[in-house]
Amino acid sequence: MLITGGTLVDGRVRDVRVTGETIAAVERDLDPAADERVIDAHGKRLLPGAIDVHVHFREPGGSHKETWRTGSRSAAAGGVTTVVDQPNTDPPTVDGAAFDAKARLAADASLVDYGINGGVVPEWDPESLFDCPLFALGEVFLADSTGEMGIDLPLFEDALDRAAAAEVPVTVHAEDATLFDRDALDGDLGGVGRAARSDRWSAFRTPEAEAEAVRRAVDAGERAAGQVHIAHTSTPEGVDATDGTDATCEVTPHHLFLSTADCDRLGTFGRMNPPLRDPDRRDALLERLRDGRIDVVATDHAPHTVAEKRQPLTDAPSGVPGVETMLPLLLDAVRREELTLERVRDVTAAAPAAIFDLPRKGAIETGRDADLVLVDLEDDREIEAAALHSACGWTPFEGRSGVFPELTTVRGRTVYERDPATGAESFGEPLGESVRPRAGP
Ligand SMILES: NC(=O)N[C@@H](CC(=O)O)C(=O)O
Ligand SMILES: [Zn+2]
Ligand SMILES: [Zn+2]
Repeated sequence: MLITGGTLVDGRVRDVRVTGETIAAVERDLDPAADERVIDAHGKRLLPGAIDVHVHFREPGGSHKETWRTGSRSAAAGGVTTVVDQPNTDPPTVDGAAFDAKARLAADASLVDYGINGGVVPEWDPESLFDCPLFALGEVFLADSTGEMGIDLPLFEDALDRAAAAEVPVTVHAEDATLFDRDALDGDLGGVGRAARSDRWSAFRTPEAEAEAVRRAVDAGERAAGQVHIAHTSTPEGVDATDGTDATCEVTPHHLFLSTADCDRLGTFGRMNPPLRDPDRRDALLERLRDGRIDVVATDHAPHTVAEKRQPLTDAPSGVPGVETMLPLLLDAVRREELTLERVRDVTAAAPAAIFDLPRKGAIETGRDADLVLVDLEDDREIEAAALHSACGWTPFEGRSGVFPELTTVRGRTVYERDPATGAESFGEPLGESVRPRAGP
């Protein structure tokens, strides 16, 4: 395949030749070979595929919410070429047998590259788990979230030591439940679904609970001399607790683009952990994303069905989908001049590849995997759940604008294509067994 005349993130206009799974050349004026498919990318942007290090694709055990097939279609249509699945499935991914079972499901169904994380609970089997090609240990839950996998500090420290010995990074859901404000859930919590008062959830799971847990995780990581990455930091206080340390952190699109100002509209559809924060904290996160204090954007794609969400505030499950709308929302922020395209590339591709040691991914360079996304920055569209591909059927970003891919390739294979004129879409086939974005033991 030859993609001609696309503009790279740094402004260079180049032809990109893909041979097999690999970027074979990035040059001016390459001549098409006789049997080569040529894609005209003039006037469009060619980006490295996004690496989303935090998704919940729900299989095994939750296939009514999402499957590897639907989740990876959603990823491909959103320009995400590698995903990392979290361990709070049913059964949880806490031993070698559960890891292998999930890896088989992914190999059979995923349209995009993937890594699989291992989880930590008192009943885990670290020996068999560390025998598997883990992407990372995590998300390790320092407080309960979906799946009730919250653990105590001694078990966390044991897990950090084992991960450090195995040279596996550890990703952390950092909240301290002892600092939650239980009074916030007393009194009138509104009705079900959109009528629920999810601002009370934000008051319940306090900013201090996050900052304290981040500090604890960073300190424990330093004692263990291990690699710690803080998942879904939702507050500037949480981000700042990683500043000047070896720990890295990620932020989600919902914490960047939504705030407690959206709680009235969203109700339980805006309930997630950690919760939405006030507009000032949201602005402070965007500032930290701009200036480099936040390393990575990852979605925490956590689909639940509309029926599950349509419950009272304390019964509805936590989590929102996001894998398909991350890059479109970030590119729309580029259009609004809130972020630079270079920064978007760095936080979605270059940085996750560097932090999680994926030398074949994260850049458009000769010899790397041909994970490519073609977008027209002039072609922004309204986000509508009906046009998205997750099985959950809704999005907290309904009505926002986004810049969606026209073409997504993973290791040279076209996994998603949309005709910009007609809107007609097509998907590729599952990539199969060989997917292993991080070397195993
Ligand atoms: N973020 C959420 O609110 N929910 C996630 C779990 C998690 O990441 O905490 C889920 O799996 O539903
Ligand atoms: Zn989490
Ligand atoms: Zn998560």
